[in-house]
Amino acid sequence: AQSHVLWPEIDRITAEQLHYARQGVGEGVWELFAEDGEMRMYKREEEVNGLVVDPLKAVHTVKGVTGFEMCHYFFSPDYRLDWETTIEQMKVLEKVSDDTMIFLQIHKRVWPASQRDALFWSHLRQVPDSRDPDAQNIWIVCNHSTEHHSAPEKSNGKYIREKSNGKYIRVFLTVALVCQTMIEPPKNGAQITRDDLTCKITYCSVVNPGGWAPASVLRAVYKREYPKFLKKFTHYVYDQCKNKPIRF
Ligand SMILES: O=S(=O)(CCO)c1ccc(-c2ccc(C3CCCC3)c([C@H]3C[C@H]3c3ccccn3)c2)cc1
Repeated sequence: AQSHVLWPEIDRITAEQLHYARQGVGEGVWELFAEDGEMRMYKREEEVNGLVVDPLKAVHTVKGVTGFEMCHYFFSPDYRLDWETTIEQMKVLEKVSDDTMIFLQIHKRVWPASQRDALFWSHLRQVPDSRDPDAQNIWIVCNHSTEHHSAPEKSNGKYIREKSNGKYIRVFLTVALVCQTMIEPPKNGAQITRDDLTCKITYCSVVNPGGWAPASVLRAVYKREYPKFLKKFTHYVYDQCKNKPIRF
């Protein structure tokens, strides 16, 4: 992917998102708005030009899977429709490399707002941990809005296009899923099993709705959809992996 025109941006945004994901939620600005078992979901209330763009940060711990497995199922287009319940259609516009793709997703309509689509590059990468050089166990998937010749977003200078070629307001998003594998080595030197694995997840998301939608509606949708999404996704990955050999 190093040769692709997007590579400098992919490299920069992915590094920025890794740093951002690692910042704690301790500092007072984050508001805890959902808890479910090990999952803690935080948000900040922010508006850009009157549009709700509340940044979200979720932390979660899932036993029995590796960080690679969690990121693999999040990145791969083959499984997305199994766990993403808010999209109607998904298309890979370009396969930049084995670890980088460009997606176009049409999201289900959130009444009374107009229907949205999302066009973004998605990049999967293993991250050497600067603090712990032999921790080869951190993986990240970063999704960030981009343009693409095959899905122009503009016509008459606005973000609205005619229904014929998909009249959707285009959201602008930056998302990062950072997963670290923790291994509790078995006492008796036995082989590692899934019972010895824990995956520590940080999920960060900023979605700009791209066009007006009532703040109260968006905040209610985010409050409902994000916990549901992360719970469904992590359970899906556990179920997909539980009877398969471990992939680090
Ligand atoms: O993590 S990902 O990269 C996974 C790949 O799909 C991701 C997650 C979320 C979105 C997204 C896009 C649009 C909306 C809204 C904005 C106005 C109307 C639709 C929302 C709001 C609805 C909330 C939501 C939260 C979580 C999951 C889905 N829906 C979320 C896009 C990508």
